[in-house]
Formats: sequence, structure tokens, C-alpha cells
Amino acid sequence: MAPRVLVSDKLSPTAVQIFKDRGVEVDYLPDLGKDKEQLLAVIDQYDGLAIRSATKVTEKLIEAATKLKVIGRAGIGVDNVDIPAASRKGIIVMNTPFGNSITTAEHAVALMFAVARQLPAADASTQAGKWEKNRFMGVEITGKTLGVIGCGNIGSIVASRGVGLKMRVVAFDPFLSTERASQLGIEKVELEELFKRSDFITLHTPMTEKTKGIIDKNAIAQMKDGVRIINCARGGLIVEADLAEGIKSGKVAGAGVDVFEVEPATESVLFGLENVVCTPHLGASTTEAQENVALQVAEQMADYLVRGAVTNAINMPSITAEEAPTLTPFVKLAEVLGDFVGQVTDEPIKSVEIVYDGATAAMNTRALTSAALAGLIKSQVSDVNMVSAPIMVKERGIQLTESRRDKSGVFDGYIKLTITTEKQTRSVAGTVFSDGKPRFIQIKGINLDAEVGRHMVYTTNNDAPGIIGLLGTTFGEAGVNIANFQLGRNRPGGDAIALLYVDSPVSDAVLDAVRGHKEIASAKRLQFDVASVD
Ligand SMILES: NC(=O)C1=CN([C@@H]2O[C@H](COP(=O)(O)OP(=O)(O)OC[C@H]3O[C@@H](n4cnc5c(N)ncnc54)[C@H](O)[C@@H]3O)[C@@H](O)[C@H]2O)C=CC1
Ligand SMILES: O=C(O)C(=O)COP(=O)(O)O
Repeated sequence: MAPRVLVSDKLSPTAVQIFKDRGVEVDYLPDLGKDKEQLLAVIDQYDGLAIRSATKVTEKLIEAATKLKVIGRAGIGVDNVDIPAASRKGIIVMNTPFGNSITTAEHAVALMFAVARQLPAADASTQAGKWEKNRFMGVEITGKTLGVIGCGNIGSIVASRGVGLKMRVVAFDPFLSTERASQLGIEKVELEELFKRSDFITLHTPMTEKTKGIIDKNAIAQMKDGVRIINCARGGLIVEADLAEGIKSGKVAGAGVDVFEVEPATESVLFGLENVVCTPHLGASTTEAQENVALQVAEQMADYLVRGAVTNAINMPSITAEEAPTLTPFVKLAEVLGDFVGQVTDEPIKSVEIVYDGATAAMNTRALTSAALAGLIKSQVSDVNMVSAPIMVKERGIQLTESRRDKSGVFDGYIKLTITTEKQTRSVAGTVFSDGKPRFIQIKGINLDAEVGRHMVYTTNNDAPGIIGLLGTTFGEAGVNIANFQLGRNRPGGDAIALLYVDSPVSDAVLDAVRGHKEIASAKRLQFDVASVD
């Protein structure tokens, strides 16, 4: 059945066309995002949800979204999506990180000019026939200091536009390197210094716990008298009441505000104040940007729903459409290895070590690790996938280490997973053969070559005569057909293992009969989510 996507915010028609062209069914209901109850009522019908900033993807909505696999944000900020809730449910959240950045930077520059020259008020007054030439005295931008808080994609475009306008640009961003700053022709400074030196301050950080309220009473107190503040990032970055106070007292000479603490903002402490220029979250609203983000989000979501390719996901490693065919069998392998260990381990796992050997070391190991972790906890958690597994593993306090190494054996590449519990260390290694199917190649350090079947039995035993006969006879008498039988041992008479791929699940009674044999140390029934090998 074709995957089905709901577009619940206003998006360019390009998105709808792309979904259709890619074989994805699409419902374009651009006002639905604003109607929480209605959205909640229909969300269970969709595999994908394409949004902008109006749709609020809450935990409640995610709970109701029983089929949802991907949320695509046609834009940058994903603060309207409960990402931990989506991740826990295995839903990928993707955005379009560059499509609207130039446009948004231009809006910040536009607001800077609008505030410097009081354009909206001058326009209203002129059109009202007042000709108040003396009322609207502005300030020049040339030679002034522009303070950029958050110098990522948008902030650095604003910074370079500032340089182009002959401004002195200082930036505060913990992740901005001095090299990048000098490339941009700007100066990297601490926040306090930015406050002290800037004539204009523009915000371009995401909304996080750290950035929330970054401009408040205290910050404003540190600023130059007559500072002008521009916010095209997120409303919550500024404490609006504090900014309103700053404007009223004359400390702040003007503000350009595109985004508000509560949106849609139909009322605000900032409305009606002298030289506050407001726009209704228009930062990304140009024809070009909307075309870019619509096209990109639809392509990314269709790629994922139809081909399993992951691009620009916030909560999952990317898998390109090109690498998906090569990577997919190894993703399956990683999951099977994790699943094997998860099924045979009864006590809590303390740590996991994953080694990528040879060719696998050059692959997208973030994706492989996510798959291995998903396999590992699959037998304990009913609903886990590559998106939710890393946080679930972290929440359980399981330590993870990964390493890559050059080819070290006969295989071009393999993955080895080792776990540690209070009682023991357990390891399993596997590879993918040219038939594209996963194989176990080592368990407990014992080499073997075992196909992975839907139903399997794993025994550990002393290397002694009669084990093959015992298993063959017990299974045969119970009517269980053995499709494949693999044995391995560390040395003659030492520790041995057997891995049997059987056509049907083995009953407890059969397993008990096997366990009853004096040379058998353990016997486990395993189940893998793979197509039948034959
Ligand atoms: N008004 C509008 O319509 C639009 C608003 N936006 C907003 O702009 C924000 C920035 O977008 P991009 O530049 O594309 O994001 P980005 O991720 O490229 O850049 C954000 C920068 O903020 C920095 N940062 C993070 N925490 C910080 C902190 N505590 N102090 C200082 N810097 C910090 C990061 O290091 C990063 O360099 C988005 O998160 C979004 O909320 C984006 C597009 C349109
Ligand atoms: O991309 C962003 O982060 C934006 O804020 C743009 O919001 P919008 O898509 O115009 O609702």
C-alpha cells in the first residue's frame, strides 16, 4: 500500500506534486495544523506529517499517531515538535536546514533598516497625509557595531551582509571557531562584550534551555544606551516584558520582532510601542525559500517512506539514497547481532562494545550502531527502532563504545558486538555474504558459519560425542525439521556451541528434553525478524 502523508501547514504546491510523483498519497489540509482536535482525530491514518511552524506536534499527538514514521519540517526550527517523544516512538524528525536561511537573514537585515529609519511608522504617517519630516530622525548603519548572537547558517549570512554594509560585526557563538570568524571578517567575542559593544543586536540561535530568555532585564542593562534589537529566531529568546520595559525607558531605541513567545501573536506587550517593528513570523516567507523548503521536505520524506533513505534527520543518522542499497543488508546484520545477544542474555546489560572491521569500518557506522542497539533491546521493549534505540539504551544506563579497525580476518569486513553484564561478557560477530544475507561467523569466540533463520535454537555444551545425534533425534521426534545445523568449539573436548535453523518454533518440552542431557549447558529458542532463508 502506498504510504500516506498529511500536509497540515501551508506549503508550496510543489510539495504535493513531488509526493504524488514519488508514489506517496498526500492530503493537503493547510489549516488542519491549527485545529488540534481535528488533527488528533485523523493523525492515525498517516505515515508522514509535513509541517511548518503552525502545527504543534505534542506528545499527545504523537501518542495518537499510531502509523507515523516521519515528521518533515519544511523549514529549520523544530521547537514545535516534541522530539524526545517522537524518538521514543521511533518517528524520524527531519528538517530542511538551508532552504530558507538566506531569506531569513535578509528579513533580519530588512528589520534592521526598518528600525534604524522607522520605516513602518513613517509610512503610516505619510500615507495619513501628515508629512512629519522632523519626527522620523534615523541612524546610519555604516560604521555601527552589529552583534550577532548565534553565528550558524543564518547568523553568518547576516554577519557577512553586515560586513558588506560596512558595519563592524562581533559574534557570540560557543561553536564558532576563530578561523571561521576571521574568514567571515568578524570578531568572536563573549556575550557580555557583545552586549557592551553593539549598536544593533540580532538573534540567530535555536530555542533551547540555554538560549531561552537570553535577552532579559539583566542582559538589557549591560547593553549600550540606544541599542536596537532584532529577533528573527524564536520569540522565547527575548523576555518580551523586559524588552517592553527597555523600550519604554528609552534604554532600547528600537526593536524588530518577527517571532513571539506565543504565536499566533494577536496581542503583545510590544504592540503599540514607539519604534517596535513587528512582522508575523515572516522570516522564511519568500517565494524562493518556500519553494526550496517544500521541494526539499517532500523529497526527503518520500525518499524515506519509499526507499528508506534518511536525510537531515534530527534524531537519526543520515542514510543517503545511494548508500541505502549497500548499507541495508549490514543494517539488518547489525540488528540481528544485537537481537541475538539480547535474546540470549537474561541479566541487565551494563555495556556494549561494537567493533567495525574492514569494509564495515568505512560504512555509515552511526546507522549500523543504531540498528545494533535496536536489536539489542528489541526482546525487552516491544516498540523500538533505529530512532528510539539510542535514547532507550542511554536511558537504561548502558555504556556504548564503538571502534573501527583495518581488515583483520578472512572476511572483507564484519561487525563484532560484545556485551558485559554483572556476570559475564558475551560476543557475537557476523558479516553479509554476496547473497546479501546476514551470517553469524563467531559466537563466544568460536568460529562458525551460520545462516540466520526466523526460528533458531542455540545450545552451549561440552564438546562430547552424541550432541548432533541428541539434537537431531529430539527435534525429529517432535516433528521439528532442521534446515541448517552449525557447530563450533574452541578446542577438542572444550566449549562447544550449536546453532540450528529450524522450520518451526521449538516447544518448551523439546527444549527441556535437550537441556536434560548432561553435556548440554544451555538451550535457547531464538526468533529473528528475517525472511525465510530458503
Ligand atoms: N523567523 C523565521 O521565519 C525563521 C527562524 N529561524 C530560526 O533561526 C534559528 C537559527 O537557524 P540556523 O542559523 O539555520 O541554525 P544553525 O543551527 O545553523 O545555527 C544556530 C547557531 O546557534 C548557535 N548556538 C547554539 N546555542 C547557542 C548559545 N547558547 N549562544 C550562542 N549561540 C548558540 C549554534 O552554535 C549555531 O551556530 C533556527 O533555530 C530557527 O529557530 C529559522 C528560519 C526561519
Ligand atoms: O524555518 C524556521 O525555523 C521558521 O521559523 C520558519 O517558519 P515557517 O515555516 O514560516 O512557519
